[in-house]
Amino acid sequence: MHPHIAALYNSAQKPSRLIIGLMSGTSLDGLDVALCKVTGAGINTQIEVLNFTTVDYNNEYKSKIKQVFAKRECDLELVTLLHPWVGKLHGDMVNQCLHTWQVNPASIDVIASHGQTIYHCPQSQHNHKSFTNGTLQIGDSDQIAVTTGITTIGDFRQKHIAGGGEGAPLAVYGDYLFFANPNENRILLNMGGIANLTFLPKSGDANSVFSSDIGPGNTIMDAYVQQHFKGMHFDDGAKIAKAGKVNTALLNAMCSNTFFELALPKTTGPEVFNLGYLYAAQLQTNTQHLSHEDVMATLNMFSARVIANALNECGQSAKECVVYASGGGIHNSLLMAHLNALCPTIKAFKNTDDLGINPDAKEAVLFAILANECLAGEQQHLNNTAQGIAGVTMGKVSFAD
Ligand SMILES: Nc1ncnc2c1ncn2[C@@H]1O[C@H](COP(=O)(O)OP(=O)(O)OP(=O)(O)O)[C@@H](O)[C@H]1O
Ligand SMILES: CC(=O)N[C@H]1[C@@H]2OC[C@@H](O2)[C@@H](O)[C@@H]1O[C@H](C)C(=O)O
Repeated sequence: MHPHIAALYNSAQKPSRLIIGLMSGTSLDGLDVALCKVTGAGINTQIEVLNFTTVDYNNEYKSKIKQVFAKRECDLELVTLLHPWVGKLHGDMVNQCLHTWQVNPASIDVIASHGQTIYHCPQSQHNHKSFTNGTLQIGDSDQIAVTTGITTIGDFRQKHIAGGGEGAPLAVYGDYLFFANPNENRILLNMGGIANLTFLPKSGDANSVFSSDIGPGNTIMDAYVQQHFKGMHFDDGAKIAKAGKVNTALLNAMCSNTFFELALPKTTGPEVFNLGYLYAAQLQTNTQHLSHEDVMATLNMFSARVIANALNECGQSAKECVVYASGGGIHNSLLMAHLNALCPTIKAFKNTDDLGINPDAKEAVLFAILANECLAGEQQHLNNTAQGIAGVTMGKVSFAD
């Protein structure tokens, strides 16, 4: 037997494993690195986040990725070069974290790497009859494995597509195993660049669980700030939006898009929700001359309204839902205040902190759970392709040499 296979076999049989979850999201702010002690598998999974950090990306990373990110046309040579370059960078970042945390790389069972999404393209978004769903993440796991010396499981989304899904949201698999509770109807809400939710009924009925992207979280707000406020990446504490006034005509124009008419579940990305989306709505409503503050106030309310609509849809179909929020959007106090005001059907808003998981680490932890299932999961717990949830084992294995 190859020693790498023997080591994996050994990891899979251990009562608990050390897994590093890596997530690089649509906001391009940094690489989330979560060192997790994962005990058990399936519905008996227990997680302890031993260390977590976000390693900020420098301007070189952001500008290189932005040249290809969510672009229908770009330099294919650059995409080809970025794939190993991002993988090597992520590997270096893991090494740096392990050094800072004084953790021996040999003690880590596997790294679970999401990579960097550069294009997401569900069938509902493209017009090619002969193609189904597609999504592309770069940051080659072979580079991470060779750079760190640690076996790396990556490229999780392709199997979901092969199994009939849209490649997202994958959060549902971890949410169901870790957050479902027989005493409470729960909605796990993540507000990163894009917002998504998982509905977990207290009945525990796997066929009633569903997950969907909702629309923009922070992505258009971030893009607007980056365009008009030099050196700023996002509207910290919603200071800009709080100084402006919502423009109702612009808000209504942004809310009328075919994406919002599609039934849940569905997926999307910055390919749809970008500055072009805002500018088209401004042109349509003759609001091109609004102040930056008014535009930001309107964008903030736009995200709140689309998220609230989806939450209320769940809240109407199940009694007394409690929302557990995560992702950078929880730090946007105006967005959170809007959500509280717009969601009469929701019993309470909490953060995943209340369930023992740092809300900023939640997505990185998710990939650690998926890698744990790939290694030690004994059966599929969810299989409902009609609800976009493919019953598949996700992840590809890369060895260190
Ligand atoms: N203090 C803050 N005030 C306002 N917004 C904030 C604050 N901190 C973070 N954010 C928002 O959160 C974003 C980052 O969120 P997060 O890291 O969850 O996104 P992501 O994982 O990259 O996206 P996705 O989940 O869509 O892939 C920032 O770009 C910013 O818009
Ligand atoms: C293609 C892609 O990278 N999608 C991300 C993105 O960021 C949020 C939302 O859009 C979600 O669908 C997904 O990530 C999370 C981790 C998921 O799959 O659950």
